Amino acid sequence: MAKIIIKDIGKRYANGFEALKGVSAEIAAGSFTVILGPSGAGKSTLLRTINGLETATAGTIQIGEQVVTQNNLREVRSQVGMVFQHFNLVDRLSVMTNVLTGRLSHRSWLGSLLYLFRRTDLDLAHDALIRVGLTDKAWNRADKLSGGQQQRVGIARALAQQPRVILADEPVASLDPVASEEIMGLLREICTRDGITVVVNLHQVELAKRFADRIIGLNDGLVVYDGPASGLDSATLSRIYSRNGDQVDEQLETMLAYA
Ligand SMILES: Nc1ncnc2c1ncn2[C@@H]1O[C@H](COP(=O)(O)OP(=O)(O)OP(=O)(O)O)[C@@H](O)[C@H]1O
Repeated sequence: MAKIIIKDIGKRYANGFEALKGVSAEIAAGSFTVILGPSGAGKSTLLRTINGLETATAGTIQIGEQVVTQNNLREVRSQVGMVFQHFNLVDRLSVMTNVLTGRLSHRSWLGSLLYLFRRTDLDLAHDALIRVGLTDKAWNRADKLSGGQQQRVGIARALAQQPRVILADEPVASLDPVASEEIMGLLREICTRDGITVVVNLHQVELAKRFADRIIGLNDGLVVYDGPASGLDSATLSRIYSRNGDQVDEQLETMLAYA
């Protein structure tokens, strides 16, 4: 369990584009936060900055008591599990081996290079597969599983890492509604039961409302809403999803009609 302190984060990419323009938020330890915002708002950039996959050009990130720097990236990443939209599994490897890769950040560089795992790693991977309900698929090739099952493997890999934080970047964007619901439920259960701080980027307002303790709305690299899911009324959604200032596009009109 760890709090995350995001302080005045700015990110300018090498081509000069400013994706984040001073984002601040304190995320409580053990909470479930959803980041909403239109395409290009900076959601992925923010998530990737939290665990140092992107280097912020301004501001600081603190996870637990530790400020993230170039010097402690390996240690930070060992505490932060990542879950991705396209799962990022090694297709030709078994489910179990994919989950075991979650242990690599805890092994020496030589151990990582040779995929040397200890008995405790195998036990943790097995426990993680029990949590996501996939023990019967442990020795199947990862690419033979359905999308929902592959995302469960992604979550098991994050769990095997014994993280204090899980960051999920659009974890249900490639899944059907039923699998999406299951994956969100699983992430929520992990947050509640294990006290792991969970931050999820989403495009589905309905899922955000149902599962999140707190919503951070990003638009054009700035926080435009920070509050409970119950505060997501149509005025707030318009603010989060407005394009070019206050213009609301057709896609948003449709979304608001169903939110
Ligand atoms: N490596 C990069 N170089 C330059 N610009 C980038 C780079 N990565 C992202 N961007 C730009 O930064 C902005 C924010 O991108 P980001 O992926 O964080 O948005 P997002 O809110 O996650 O969008 P989506 O919902 O479509 O995934 C976009 O305009 C994007 O084109």
